[in-house]
Amino acid sequence: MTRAVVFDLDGTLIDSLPDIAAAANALLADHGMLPLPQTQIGGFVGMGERVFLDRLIAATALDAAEYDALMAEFITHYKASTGLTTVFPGALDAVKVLKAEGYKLGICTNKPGGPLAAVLDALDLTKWFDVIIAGDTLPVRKPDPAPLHLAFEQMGADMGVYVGDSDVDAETAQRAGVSFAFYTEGIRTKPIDAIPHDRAFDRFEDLPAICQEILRPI
Ligand SMILES: O=C(O)COP(=O)(O)O
Ligand SMILES: [Mg+2]
Repeated sequence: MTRAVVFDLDGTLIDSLPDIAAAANALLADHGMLPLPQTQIGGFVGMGERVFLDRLIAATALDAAEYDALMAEFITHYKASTGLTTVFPGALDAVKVLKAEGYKLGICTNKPGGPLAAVLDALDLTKWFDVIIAGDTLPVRKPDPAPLHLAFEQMGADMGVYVGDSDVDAETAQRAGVSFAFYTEGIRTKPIDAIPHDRAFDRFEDLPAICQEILRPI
């Protein structure tokens, strides 16, 4: 029996919105524009970098005709923006407890591979995970269930839980047929009750017990 817990990254394991906002605002500054507030930028996160940039362009005077150049500039800023990111309180301890309890551990995020590697390196997190699936690992991304399926498959898991902070994560878990543990302190733009979940939590200390309770066959 192989049990596995897969985590979303932004807003779940790491409090990365300050760096995502800094990267977006650096792009705006390059183009002579004023910064947007962090909470507004939080509303752009969750579906990967293309949807993020589409939403940023729609909210500003950035020129959609320069899309590819804007994306390249944004990714350059994004890779360099790691200094403001922290691991959420108790998250690393929960990871260690789960590992000690024999769970395989994975990450399945919509963050693109470049910025993903940069932030995991900066926080020394890579070593804790058996598998890491980025937003651009496959041609499709969350809420398509394929990346989450791949994470569990690569770990040979037959029992699993997905841990995330958004409606995109909830939909991904549902479509993949795995339990969903919902961290309510992340980059959430909807009320807790509007996001389907098996269990919600706001303290990572509670996660190992929740995983044990809601773990079910994949
Ligand atoms: O990059 C995003 O859009 C969101 O990243 P996440 O899937 O780790 O929350
Ligand atoms: Mg997230």
